[in-house]
Amino acid sequence: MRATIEVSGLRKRFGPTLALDDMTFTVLPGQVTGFVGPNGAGKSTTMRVILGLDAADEGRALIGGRPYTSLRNPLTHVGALLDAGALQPSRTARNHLLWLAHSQGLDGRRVDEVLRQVGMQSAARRRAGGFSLGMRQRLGVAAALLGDPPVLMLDEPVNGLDPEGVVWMRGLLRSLAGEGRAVLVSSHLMSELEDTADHLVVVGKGRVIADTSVADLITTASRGQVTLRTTARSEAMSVLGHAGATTAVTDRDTIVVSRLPSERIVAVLTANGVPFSEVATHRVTLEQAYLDLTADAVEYRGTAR
Ligand SMILES: Nc1ncnc2c1ncn2[C@@H]1O[C@H](COP(=O)(O)OP(=O)(O)OP(=O)(O)O)[C@@H](O)[C@H]1O
Repeated sequence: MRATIEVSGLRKRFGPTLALDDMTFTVLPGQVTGFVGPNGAGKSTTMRVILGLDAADEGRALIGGRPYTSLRNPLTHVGALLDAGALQPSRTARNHLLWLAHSQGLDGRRVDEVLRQVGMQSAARRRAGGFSLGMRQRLGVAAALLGDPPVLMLDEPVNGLDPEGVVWMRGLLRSLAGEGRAVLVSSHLMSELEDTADHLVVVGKGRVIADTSVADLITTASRGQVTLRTTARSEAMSVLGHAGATTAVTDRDTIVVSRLPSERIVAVLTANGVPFSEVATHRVTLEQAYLDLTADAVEYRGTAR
Protein backbone atom coordinates (compact mmCIF):
# COMPACT_ATOMS: atom_id res chain seq x y z
CA MET A 1 0.00 0.00 0.00
CA ARG A 2 1.19 3.52 -0.79
CA ALA A 3 1.76 5.53 2.37
CA THR A 4 -0.26 8.57 1.35
CA ILE A 5 -3.32 10.57 2.19
CA GLU A 6 -4.96 12.29 -0.77
CA VAL A 7 -7.69 14.81 -0.18
CA SER A 8 -9.30 16.42 -3.19
CA GLY A 9 -12.10 18.92 -3.56
CA LEU A 10 -13.70 18.21 -0.18
CA ARG A 11 -16.74 20.30 0.53
CA LYS A 12 -18.78 19.95 3.70
CA ARG A 13 -21.58 22.08 5.06
CA PHE A 14 -23.00 22.00 8.60
CA GLY A 15 -26.25 23.98 8.28
CA PRO A 16 -25.20 27.55 7.45
CA THR A 17 -21.49 26.83 8.07
CA LEU A 18 -19.29 25.88 5.13
CA ALA A 19 -16.71 23.84 7.08
CA LEU A 20 -14.79 22.57 4.03
CA ASP A 21 -14.58 24.56 0.84
CA ASP A 22 -12.63 22.65 -1.84
CA MET A 23 -10.06 21.25 0.63
CA THR A 24 -7.27 19.67 -1.43
CA PHE A 25 -3.82 18.36 -0.43
CA THR A 26 -1.63 15.26 -0.41
CA VAL A 27 0.38 13.87 2.50
CA LEU A 28 3.53 12.10 1.33
CA PRO A 29 5.45 9.19 2.88
CA GLY A 30 8.65 9.73 4.85
CA GLN A 31 7.61 13.17 6.11
CA VAL A 32 5.92 14.73 9.08
CA THR A 33 3.28 17.04 7.63
CA GLY A 34 1.90 19.67 9.98
CA PHE A 35 -1.80 20.45 9.51
CA VAL A 36 -2.38 23.93 10.88
CA GLY A 37 -4.87 26.74 10.79
CA PRO A 38 -6.95 28.98 13.05
CA ASN A 39 -9.81 27.58 15.17
CA GLY A 40 -12.67 26.46 12.99
CA ALA A 41 -10.52 26.24 9.84
CA GLY A 42 -11.71 22.70 9.13
CA LYS A 43 -8.83 20.51 10.34
CA SER A 44 -10.85 18.14 12.51
CA THR A 45 -13.61 17.90 9.93
CA THR A 46 -11.05 16.99 7.25
CA MET A 47 -9.56 14.29 9.49
CA ARG A 48 -13.02 12.94 10.29
CA VAL A 49 -13.87 12.78 6.59
CA ILE A 50 -10.58 10.97 5.85
CA LEU A 51 -11.52 8.39 8.49
CA GLY A 52 -15.07 8.00 7.19
CA LEU A 53 -16.55 9.45 10.42
CA ASP A 54 -18.16 12.32 8.53
CA ALA A 55 -19.35 12.17 4.93
CA ALA A 56 -18.30 14.99 2.62
CA ASP A 57 -20.93 16.63 0.41
CA GLU A 58 -18.42 16.64 -2.45
CA GLY A 59 -14.86 15.50 -3.16
CA ARG A 60 -12.94 12.50 -1.95
CA ALA A 61 -10.34 11.41 0.60
CA LEU A 62 -8.10 8.41 -0.02
CA ILE A 63 -5.68 6.50 2.18
CA GLY A 64 -3.10 4.64 0.11
CA GLY A 65 -5.32 5.23 -2.91
CA ARG A 66 -8.53 3.90 -1.35
CA PRO A 67 -11.41 5.35 0.63
CA TYR A 68 -11.27 4.46 4.34
CA THR A 69 -14.61 2.66 4.19
CA SER A 70 -13.25 0.18 1.62
CA LEU A 71 -10.20 -0.78 3.72
CA ARG A 72 -10.11 -4.25 5.25
CA ASN A 73 -8.47 -4.21 8.69
CA PRO A 74 -8.28 -0.39 8.61
CA LEU A 75 -5.93 -0.17 11.63
CA THR A 76 -3.25 -1.84 9.52
CA HIS A 77 -3.61 0.97 6.95
CA VAL A 78 -4.03 4.06 9.11
CA GLY A 79 -3.61 4.83 12.78
CA ALA A 80 -5.40 7.86 14.15
CA LEU A 81 -5.54 9.85 17.37
CA LEU A 82 -8.54 12.12 17.24
CA ASP A 83 -10.02 12.22 20.71
CA ALA A 84 -7.83 10.95 23.54
CA GLY A 85 -10.81 11.18 25.90
CA ALA A 86 -12.65 8.33 24.17
CA LEU A 87 -11.69 5.56 26.63
CA GLN A 88 -13.60 3.09 28.76
CA PRO A 89 -12.55 4.38 32.24
CA SER A 90 -12.75 1.00 34.02
CA ARG A 91 -10.42 -0.75 31.55
CA THR A 92 -6.70 -0.90 32.16
CA ALA A 93 -4.43 0.52 29.47
CA ARG A 94 -3.35 -2.98 28.47
CA ASN A 95 -6.90 -4.35 28.35
CA HIS A 96 -8.03 -1.37 26.30
CA LEU A 97 -5.39 -2.18 23.69
CA LEU A 98 -6.09 -5.95 23.86
CA TRP A 99 -9.79 -5.28 23.34
CA LEU A 100 -8.97 -3.03 20.37
CA ALA A 101 -6.55 -5.60 18.89
CA HIS A 102 -9.08 -8.44 19.18
CA SER A 103 -11.99 -6.40 17.84
CA GLN A 104 -9.86 -5.52 14.79
CA GLY A 105 -8.43 -9.00 14.21
CA LEU A 106 -4.91 -7.89 15.17
CA ASP A 107 -2.24 -9.92 16.97
CA GLY A 108 -2.45 -9.27 20.74
CA ARG A 109 1.33 -9.57 20.96
CA ARG A 110 1.63 -6.07 19.49
CA VAL A 111 0.05 -4.67 22.67
CA ASP A 112 3.16 -4.90 24.87
CA GLU A 113 5.28 -3.64 22.00
CA VAL A 114 3.25 -0.44 21.54
CA LEU A 115 2.99 0.09 25.31
CA ARG A 116 6.79 0.05 25.38
CA GLN A 117 6.96 2.35 22.35
CA VAL A 118 4.89 5.01 24.14
CA GLY A 119 6.66 4.53 27.49
CA MET A 120 3.63 3.15 29.34
CA GLN A 121 4.82 -0.28 30.52
CA SER A 122 4.65 0.72 34.17
CA ALA A 123 1.08 2.06 33.80
CA ALA A 124 -0.13 -0.88 31.68
CA ARG A 125 -2.26 -2.38 34.46
CA ARG A 126 -3.72 0.89 35.72
CA ARG A 127 -7.28 1.87 34.88
CA ALA A 128 -7.62 4.46 32.12
CA GLY A 129 -10.16 6.42 34.19
CA GLY A 130 -7.36 7.68 36.44
CA PHE A 131 -5.06 8.76 33.64
CA SER A 132 -3.91 12.34 33.11
CA LEU A 133 -4.51 13.93 29.71
CA GLY A 134 -0.86 13.28 28.83
CA MET A 135 -1.20 9.57 29.64
CA ARG A 136 -4.42 9.33 27.66
CA GLN A 137 -2.57 10.92 24.75
CA ARG A 138 0.15 8.28 25.00
CA LEU A 139 -2.43 5.51 25.16
CA GLY A 140 -4.17 7.00 22.13
CA VAL A 141 -0.87 6.99 20.24
CA ALA A 142 -0.32 3.36 21.30
CA ALA A 143 -3.72 2.49 19.83
CA ALA A 144 -2.85 4.30 16.61
CA LEU A 145 0.37 2.26 16.31
CA LEU A 146 -1.27 -1.08 17.08
CA GLY A 147 -1.76 -2.16 13.46
CA ASP A 148 1.75 -0.96 12.46
CA PRO A 149 0.14 1.30 9.81
CA PRO A 150 2.00 3.12 7.02
CA VAL A 151 -0.19 6.21 7.56
CA LEU A 152 -0.68 8.08 10.83
CA MET A 153 -3.00 10.95 11.58
CA LEU A 154 -2.77 12.67 14.95
CA ASP A 155 -4.94 15.57 16.11
CA GLU A 156 -3.03 17.77 18.60
CA PRO A 157 -0.85 14.92 19.92
CA VAL A 158 1.25 17.12 22.23
CA ASN A 159 -1.84 18.45 23.96
CA GLY A 160 -1.48 17.76 27.70
CA LEU A 161 2.06 16.41 27.49
CA ASP A 162 4.69 17.68 29.92
CA PRO A 163 8.01 18.98 28.49
CA GLU A 164 9.57 15.52 28.65
CA GLY A 165 6.50 14.13 26.85
CA VAL A 166 6.73 16.82 24.18
CA VAL A 167 10.35 15.92 23.47
CA TRP A 168 9.40 12.23 23.37
CA MET A 169 6.53 12.91 20.93
CA ARG A 170 8.83 14.91 18.66
CA GLY A 171 11.27 12.00 18.52
CA LEU A 172 8.49 9.49 17.93
CA LEU A 173 6.99 11.47 15.03
CA ARG A 174 10.42 11.93 13.46
CA SER A 175 11.23 8.23 13.75
CA LEU A 176 7.83 7.18 12.31
CA ALA A 177 8.46 9.41 9.29
CA GLY A 178 12.03 8.11 9.14
CA GLU A 179 10.59 4.62 8.68
CA GLY A 180 8.85 5.87 5.54
CA ARG A 181 5.39 6.44 7.01
CA ALA A 182 3.14 9.35 6.09
CA VAL A 183 2.49 11.32 9.28
CA LEU A 184 -0.15 14.06 9.41
CA VAL A 185 -0.17 16.06 12.66
CA SER A 186 -2.45 18.92 13.55
CA SER A 187 -1.14 21.39 16.10
CA HIS A 188 -1.54 24.92 17.35
CA LEU A 189 2.04 24.97 18.64
CA MET A 190 4.09 26.41 15.80
CA SER A 191 7.30 26.29 17.84
CA GLU A 192 6.74 22.56 18.19
CA LEU A 193 6.13 22.05 14.48
CA GLU A 194 9.18 24.16 13.57
CA ASP A 195 11.32 21.42 15.13
CA THR A 196 9.20 18.46 14.04
CA ALA A 197 7.49 18.97 10.69
CA ASP A 198 9.09 18.81 7.23
CA HIS A 199 6.03 20.08 5.44
CA LEU A 200 3.02 22.23 6.30
CA VAL A 201 -0.52 22.33 5.02
CA VAL A 202 -1.93 25.63 6.27
CA VAL A 203 -5.71 25.94 6.12
CA GLY A 204 -8.19 28.73 6.74
CA LYS A 205 -11.95 28.90 6.27
CA GLY A 206 -12.15 25.35 4.91
CA ARG A 207 -9.48 25.61 2.23
CA VAL A 208 -5.71 25.34 1.82
CA ILE A 209 -3.86 28.65 2.15
CA ALA A 210 -0.35 27.21 1.78
CA ASP A 211 1.10 23.79 1.02
CA THR A 212 4.83 24.21 1.52
CA SER A 213 7.98 22.90 3.14
CA VAL A 214 8.67 24.46 6.54
CA ALA A 215 12.06 25.68 5.31
CA ASP A 216 10.55 27.43 2.25
CA LEU A 217 7.82 29.07 4.28
CA ILE A 218 10.34 30.55 6.73
CA THR A 219 12.69 31.66 3.94
CA THR A 220 9.88 33.37 2.02
CA ALA A 221 8.48 35.07 5.11
CA SER A 222 11.97 36.24 6.15
CA ARG A 223 12.79 37.67 2.71
CA GLY A 224 13.90 41.27 2.75
CA GLN A 225 14.07 41.53 6.54
CA VAL A 226 17.30 42.48 8.23
CA THR A 227 18.22 42.36 11.92
CA LEU A 228 20.13 45.40 13.10
CA ARG A 229 21.88 45.52 16.46
CA THR A 230 22.64 49.00 17.72
CA THR A 231 22.97 50.90 20.99
CA ALA A 232 21.54 53.99 19.26
CA ARG A 233 18.10 52.59 18.53
CA SER A 234 16.09 55.78 18.06
CA GLU A 235 18.71 57.50 15.88
CA ALA A 236 18.93 54.39 13.70
CA MET A 237 15.15 54.18 13.34
CA SER A 238 14.95 57.83 12.45
CA VAL A 239 17.63 57.82 9.73
CA LEU A 240 16.48 54.51 8.27
CA GLY A 241 12.86 55.74 8.27
CA HIS A 242 13.95 58.80 6.24
CA ALA A 243 15.69 56.46 3.80
CA GLY A 244 12.40 54.60 3.20
CA ALA A 245 12.75 51.62 5.56
CA THR A 246 10.15 50.25 7.93
CA THR A 247 11.47 49.35 11.35
CA ALA A 248 10.22 47.31 14.28
CA VAL A 249 11.83 46.96 17.70
CA THR A 250 12.29 43.38 18.82
CA ASP A 251 14.69 43.75 21.70
CA ARG A 252 16.48 46.38 23.82
CA ASP A 253 19.20 46.80 21.18
CA THR A 254 17.68 45.03 18.19
CA ILE A 255 15.56 46.33 15.32
CA VAL A 256 14.10 44.42 12.40
CA VAL A 257 14.38 46.51 9.23
CA SER A 258 12.28 45.95 6.11
CA ARG A 259 12.17 47.55 2.67
CA LEU A 260 15.87 48.47 2.57
CA PRO A 261 18.70 46.13 1.50
CA SER A 262 21.47 45.49 4.02
CA GLU A 263 24.11 47.39 1.97
CA ARG A 264 21.90 50.51 2.03
CA ILE A 265 21.30 50.11 5.76
CA VAL A 266 25.05 50.04 6.38
CA ALA A 267 25.59 53.05 4.08
CA VAL A 268 22.83 55.13 5.71
CA LEU A 269 24.00 54.37 9.26
CA THR A 270 27.63 55.07 8.41
CA ALA A 271 26.81 58.33 6.60
CA ASN A 272 24.87 59.52 9.65
CA GLY A 273 27.46 58.36 12.18
CA VAL A 274 25.06 55.93 13.88
CA PRO A 275 26.97 53.10 15.61
CA PHE A 276 25.92 49.47 15.07
CA SER A 277 27.44 46.09 15.90
CA GLU A 278 25.53 43.72 13.59
CA VAL A 279 23.55 43.71 10.35
CA ALA A 280 22.27 40.24 9.48
CA THR A 281 19.56 38.52 7.46
CA HIS A 282 16.55 38.15 9.72
CA ARG A 283 14.98 34.68 10.07
CA VAL A 284 11.37 34.82 11.23
CA THR A 285 10.02 32.06 13.45
CA LEU A 286 7.52 29.62 12.02
CA GLU A 287 4.97 31.20 14.34
CA GLN A 288 5.49 34.65 12.78
CA ALA A 289 5.39 33.24 9.24
CA TYR A 290 2.17 31.41 10.13
CA LEU A 291 0.56 34.49 11.70
CA ASP A 292 1.34 36.58 8.59
CA LEU A 293 -0.10 33.88 6.36
CA THR A 294 -3.32 33.36 8.29
CA ALA A 295 -4.00 36.96 9.29
CA ASP A 296 -6.98 37.13 6.91
CA ALA A 297 -8.31 33.68 7.76
CA VAL A 298 -8.88 34.08 11.48
CA GLU A 299 -12.55 33.68 12.29
CA TYR A 300 -12.44 34.89 15.90
CA ARG A 301 -9.88 37.52 16.78
CA GLY A 302 -9.26 39.01 20.20
CA THR A 303 -9.25 42.78 20.32
CA ALA A 304 -6.55 44.57 22.25
CA ARG A 305 -7.94 46.93 24.85
N1 LIG B 1 -20.83 18.64 13.99
C1 LIG B 1 -20.81 19.92 13.66
N2 LIG B 1 -21.95 20.64 13.60
C2 LIG B 1 -21.97 21.94 13.25
N3 LIG B 1 -20.86 22.63 12.91
C3 LIG B 1 -19.70 21.99 12.95
C4 LIG B 1 -19.59 20.60 13.32
N4 LIG B 1 -18.29 20.23 13.26
C5 LIG B 1 -17.60 21.33 12.88
N5 LIG B 1 -18.43 22.37 12.69
C6 LIG B 1 -18.05 23.72 12.23
O1 LIG B 1 -17.23 23.56 11.09
C7 LIG B 1 -16.14 24.48 11.10
C8 LIG B 1 -14.83 23.71 11.06
O2 LIG B 1 -14.62 23.07 12.32
P1 LIG B 1 -13.40 22.11 12.66
O3 LIG B 1 -13.66 21.56 14.02
O4 LIG B 1 -13.19 21.16 11.54
O5 LIG B 1 -12.19 23.15 12.70
P2 LIG B 1 -10.73 22.97 13.30
O6 LIG B 1 -9.81 23.57 12.29
O7 LIG B 1 -10.50 21.56 13.68
O8 LIG B 1 -10.80 23.89 14.58
P3 LIG B 1 -10.00 23.78 15.99
O9 LIG B 1 -8.61 24.27 15.71
O10 LIG B 1 -10.75 24.73 16.85
O11 LIG B 1 -10.07 22.36 16.45
C9 LIG B 1 -16.33 25.34 12.35
O12 LIG B 1 -17.00 26.52 11.98
C10 LIG B 1 -17.17 24.46 13.24
O13 LIG B 1 -17.96 25.24 14.12
